[in-house]
Amino acid sequence: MSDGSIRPDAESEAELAFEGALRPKSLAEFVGQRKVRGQLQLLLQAASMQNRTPDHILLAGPPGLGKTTLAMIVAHESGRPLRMTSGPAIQHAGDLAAVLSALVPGEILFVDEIHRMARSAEEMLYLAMEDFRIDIMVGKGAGATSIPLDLAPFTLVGATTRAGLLPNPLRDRFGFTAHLEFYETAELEQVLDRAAALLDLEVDSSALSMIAGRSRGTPRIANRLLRRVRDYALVHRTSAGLEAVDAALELYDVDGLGLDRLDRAVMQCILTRFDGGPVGLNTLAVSVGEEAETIESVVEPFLVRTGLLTRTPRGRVATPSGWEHFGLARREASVPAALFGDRL
Ligand SMILES: Nc1ncnc2c1ncn2[C@@H]1O[C@H](COP(=O)(O)OP(=O)(O)OP(=O)(O)O)[C@@H](O)[C@H]1O
Ligand SMILES: [Mg+2]
Repeated sequence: MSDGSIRPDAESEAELAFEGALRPKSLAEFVGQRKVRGQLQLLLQAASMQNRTPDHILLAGPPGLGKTTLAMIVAHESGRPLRMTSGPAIQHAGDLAAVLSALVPGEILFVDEIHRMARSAEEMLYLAMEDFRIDIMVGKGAGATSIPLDLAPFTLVGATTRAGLLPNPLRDRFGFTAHLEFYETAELEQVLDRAAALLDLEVDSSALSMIAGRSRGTPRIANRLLRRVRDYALVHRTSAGLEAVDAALELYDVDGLGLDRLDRAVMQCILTRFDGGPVGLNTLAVSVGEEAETIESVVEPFLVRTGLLTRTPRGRVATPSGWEHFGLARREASVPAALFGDRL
């Protein structure tokens, strides 16, 4: 989506360099996610005391909450080399075999978007994770044989925005799954404070809180908004204060709760076209012209956490706060007469 929105997936080189510069390098620098930090710390320390590779780790959660950052921190904190690949790059078992057989002992293998790996590769990964061994198929048909190949012990760190899509046997082979949560405003203030210092930016603290409160609970968005505010202040020769924040957020279509264009499109569709719901995921996706996966893994979690939307077995339903946020009067649920048969 490179539509000029603040949503965190337009990965231009400048954006990547910017993200790289702001990435915390150690668990101590990593803001928030206290529980996950404690869990990782214990896991890494135990492995180091026993001089073995840490258990495999699965990092799950919406985009921009720190999965890649944590994978790098795991490598850094355990003093091990890191090799990075991603699900979409592994389209055949052979692609995975090539990566696995090149690992050096103790290496951390980071597989981003692990839910998008080919099925055949998933099956190879089960054995690799469990026994540090793979079977390589040679030849076809009746003459095909499998040659076992021992691997160097490694730690797999998988990241996914869709933990639910991983097959159970794969999920079960991770020693630990970290579920990353959206950040509290106070935590995002810390993220921004650190980023402003690293970027050598003078931003007053009320402006930082305002950015934090409107960053969709997501550090990547907070950092990105900070940059837009810096641009605004630069171009308009003002200080990076409340006024600059307000103007920059307005320019980039971020509303008072931090909802962006797509969040609002989804809510408005549910409210106005479907009378507040319930509406099914696919219908919703088609109506707003977006992929169901994006709605489910990016938009919905935030709307649910903000209390504007609930998920029911029959579909997505707007909450009273949802109606209120969009300034709409809630209509009485219209019950199809057919449901009541001849009693009506
Ligand atoms: N806990 C944190 N403290 C400070 N900065 C953070 C934290 N989490 C994330 N960030 C910042 O947010 C940016 C995005 O984080 P990261 O790339 O790790 O997200 P991700 O979960 O891997 O997203 P995606 O699913 O899109 O790959 C990083 O550049 C980093 O600077
Ligand atoms: Mg990432």
